[in-house]
Amino acid sequence: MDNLIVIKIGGNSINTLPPSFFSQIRQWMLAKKRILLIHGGGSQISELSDKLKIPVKKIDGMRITDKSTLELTRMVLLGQTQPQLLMKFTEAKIPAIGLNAADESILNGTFLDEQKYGLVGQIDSLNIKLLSEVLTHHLAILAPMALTADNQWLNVNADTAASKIAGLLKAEKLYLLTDVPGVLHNNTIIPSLSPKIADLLQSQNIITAGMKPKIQAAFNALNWGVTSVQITNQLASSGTTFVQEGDNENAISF
Ligand SMILES: Nc1ncnc2c1ncn2[C@@H]1O[C@H](COP(=O)(O)OP(=O)(O)O)[C@@H](O)[C@H]1O
Ligand SMILES: CC(=O)N[C@@H](CCC(=O)OP(=O)(O)O)C(=O)O
Repeated sequence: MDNLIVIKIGGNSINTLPPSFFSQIRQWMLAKKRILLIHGGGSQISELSDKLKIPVKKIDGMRITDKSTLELTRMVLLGQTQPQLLMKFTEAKIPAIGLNAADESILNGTFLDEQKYGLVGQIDSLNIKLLSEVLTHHLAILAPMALTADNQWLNVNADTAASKIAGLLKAEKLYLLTDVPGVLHNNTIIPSLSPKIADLLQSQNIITAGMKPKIQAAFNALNWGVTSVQITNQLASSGTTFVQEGDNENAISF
C-alpha cells in the first residue's frame, strides 16, 4: 500500500502522547500519507489480572494466555485502551476509526505455539480491501488480536502484530513507540542496531523482557521490506534505527 506509515503505541505510551505527536500525524495526513496505528495495553492487562487475582505469566515478553486471560485481554484492549486512544484523536480533531479482528476478518491468524503460550497467535493475513477503504479518509486504530479460521480469538503481541501488518502492507515506515527513547546500553540510546549486535546484547542480558519481541519485530519488518524501522518514544526523535547486517557503519561496536 503506497504512502503507508504504521505506528505501534505501547499501552504505557497511550496517556503520554505529546502535542507534537498529533501535529506530526496531521501533517502526514495533509501530505496524503495513510496512517495505521496498532495499539497495545500490556500493562493495563497485567493490572486488571492482578486486581482479579489471575496470575500474570510471560515468556520472553509474551503473555501466557489461557481462556480467562484471553477474555480479560479482549476486555482491556477493546473496552479500555482502544477507546482511550480514539478519544485522544477525537480531542485532537483527527478522524480516527477503531478496528478489531471481528470487523470483516480484518486480522486472521494462527496459533504461535499452543503448548508454550496457550491462546497466543501470529497474524497471517488481513483484509486489505477494508483497510484501504478506511485509510482513505481516516486514521485506523487496530487492536492486536487475531481470529483463526475456526473463529478462535488469539492474543497477539502488539509489536509482532505491527511488524507483520507493516510487512504485509509494505509500509514505508514502522515506528514502535514505547516508554523508552530507544534501545539503551549504559543509559545511552543505541542509534543504529544490526542483528548481530542485537543478539550479543540479548546474550549479555542488556536487552531483556518486552524489548526482546520488539527487536525481533523490528528486524522482521525490515526483512519483509519495510523501508524504515525505528524504536523511539516520540515521532520527532529517531531513537534506534534498525539496519541489515553489513549496513551498520553507525552501529555501536564493542
Ligand atoms: N536494552 C534495553 N533498552 C531499553 N529498554 C529495555 C531494554 N531491555 C529491556 N527494556 C525494557 O523494555 C521496556 C519496553 O518494552 P515494553 O514494556 O514491552 O513496552 P511497550 O508496552 O511499549 O511495548 C522498557 O520500558 C524497558 O523496561
Ligand atoms: C501475546 C502477548 O503478549 N500479547 C500482548 C498484547 C498487548 C501488548 O502487546 O501490549 P504492549 O505493546 O503495551 O506491551 C499482551 O497480552 O500483553
